[in-house]
Amino acid sequence: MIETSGLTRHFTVRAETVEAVKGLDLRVETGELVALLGPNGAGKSTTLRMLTTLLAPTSGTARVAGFDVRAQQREVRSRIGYIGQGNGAGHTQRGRDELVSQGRAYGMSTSAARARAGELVESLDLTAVADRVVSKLSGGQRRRLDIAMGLIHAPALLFLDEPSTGLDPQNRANLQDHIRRLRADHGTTIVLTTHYLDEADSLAERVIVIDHGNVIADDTPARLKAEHAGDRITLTFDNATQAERVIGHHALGIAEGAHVTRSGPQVVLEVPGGAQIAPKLLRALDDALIEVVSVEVARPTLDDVFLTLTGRSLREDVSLKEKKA
Ligand SMILES: Nc1ncnc2c1ncn2[C@@H]1O[C@H](COP(=O)(O)OP(=O)(O)OP(=O)(O)O)[C@@H](O)[C@H]1O
Repeated sequence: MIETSGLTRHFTVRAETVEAVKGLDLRVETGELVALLGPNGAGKSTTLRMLTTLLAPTSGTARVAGFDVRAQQREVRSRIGYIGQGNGAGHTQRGRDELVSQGRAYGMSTSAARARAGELVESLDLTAVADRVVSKLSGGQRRRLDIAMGLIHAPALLFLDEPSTGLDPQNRANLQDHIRRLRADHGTTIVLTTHYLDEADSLAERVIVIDHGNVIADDTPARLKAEHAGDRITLTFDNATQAERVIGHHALGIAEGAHVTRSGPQVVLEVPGGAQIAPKLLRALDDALIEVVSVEVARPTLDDVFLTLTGRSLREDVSLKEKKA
């Protein structure tokens, strides 16, 4: 459905070159639900804008739905839906009329556009609000209307740029359900960008991690976590001296191959199979008469994966962005 080779986009800002996307080689198969995950400025939107023909690549090639994004823009556009970061829907028309106008813009007859709008209004839970003026809709309703606009011509491939940014948790969960259903009911191929780690984890079956314009990992969330981040066992002791003593103790040998660090009175072991190792570890420490105040086992998150790969936390980058916004 998507195939890129060496896809690259530079921008020139005050005589300086910004390499927004650097030589992207990507394949997305029909029916996949893929998330592009990365911090602010990683190149996610630029990638989407090239794949949707809104921005010309500086070099490299991309074929989308079988057509070249540079030479066959019209063919690509008629086969895809794109929902950008801004609000696509206008403000003065009623939601249903917006949908019909959009369908007409894609060359549909008025009756076909009306029928399709009716289906989408129902499947995206907009029945109660479709006849209100768009400017009166809530953020979540408007986002769902945006999605309906992107789907009016029944595209086989849908691009969503940060679909849930700015929504409250309940609306976000609701939207995610709609996205899942789209895939399940219509087999729509979906490519979305997000900087919400939990969203990428729970929604996408494949996560492509992008940083500084490069793909740094590409796999299922489960495999990314298994490969790049272990479980984390945090042992808390009475004081830092005690914790320091434990670091060199042979009792930790139970957690073979663990990456061990200390922070104050805590010792953190990063190791696969943490839930199974933790009870054995506690027994070994008990046998050595070392008292543990508390223990916690945490499964890795995609943030741990990002941290392992880049040395930075995606969460920090995102909270910075949210603070600025
Ligand atoms: N029109 C433009 N002119 C100049 N620089 C740009 C332009 N668009 C994007 N960039 C730069 O390209 C880089 C990648 O930006 P892009 O918007 O693709 O990142 P992103 O991963 O989508 O980030 P965000 O999560 O903030 O949307 C950034 O350094 C950005 O400043």
